[in-house]
Amino acid sequence: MSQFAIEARHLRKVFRDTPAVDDVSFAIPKGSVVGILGGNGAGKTTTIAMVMGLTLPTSGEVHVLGTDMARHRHDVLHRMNFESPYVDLPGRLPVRQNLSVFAKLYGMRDVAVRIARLASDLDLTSFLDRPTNRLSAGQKTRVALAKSLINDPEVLLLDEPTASLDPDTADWIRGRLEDYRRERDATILIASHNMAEVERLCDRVIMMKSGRIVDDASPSDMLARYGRSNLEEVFLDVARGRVQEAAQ
Ligand SMILES: Nc1ncnc2c1ncn2[C@@H]1O[C@H](COP(=O)(O)OP(=O)(O)OP(=O)(O)O)[C@@H](O)[C@H]1O
Repeated sequence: MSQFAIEARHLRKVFRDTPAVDDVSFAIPKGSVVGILGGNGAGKTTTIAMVMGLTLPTSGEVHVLGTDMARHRHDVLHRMNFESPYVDLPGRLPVRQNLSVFAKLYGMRDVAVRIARLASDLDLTSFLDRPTNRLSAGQKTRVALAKSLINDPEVLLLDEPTASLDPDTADWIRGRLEDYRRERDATILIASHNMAEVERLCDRVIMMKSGRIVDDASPSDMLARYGRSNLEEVFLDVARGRVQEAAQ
């Protein structure tokens, strides 16, 4: 059995004639937390969508928990989940009902207990019975996170999980993600523009630019190699094409 939770091999996705992801390979060990960084349009969301099986690669393969996502994703989808600000839950349904639909789709038992536990963990209890479209952006983000944890996933894919949260709530959510990782021994892949978030949560950082991986290392190795004190400075080096000089 593979020791890797996620393996991407020579992934490529071309939209019309634009390569959004171009020959991307990585292997993520079980129980680790990995960040994907890159500027707008670097290919982060497309990579995550291919790992989830939502977008089919033009070529290359993704294996999750040893399963080829292009051919057998239904064997493994119940063991994974994702959160993305680009996916809206049906707005007229109350939060509780939305979560209940997903819990049942995943075949969860004790749905009410599961929802109550998540509502308490993610501080949703006061608006569980409100229609989802009457929530603030930050409340919706917390509901989306609850949805992503509804099936207790072994592999969790997060696309900018704290994008619309105030600094205090974002910090608190990062704490919840750390708890989840520890309690579940989960594997988490996070696309983020928040460098402090990535430094805090991730064992490793995959840096993308124009659809390709331009660096792949632990945050501390990256800081040492670029001679920088934080990931934001490393990110700017990469984004502004100072990679070659800085990394030598
Ligand atoms: N459905 C699509 N059809 C056509 N082009 C697309 C589609 N989805 C993404 N792209 C293009 O693919 C490239 C990579 O987009 P992607 O959303 O993966 O980047 P990203 O790194 O997540 O960016 P951001 O930080 O802005 O969210 C971009 O040039 C984008 O315009």
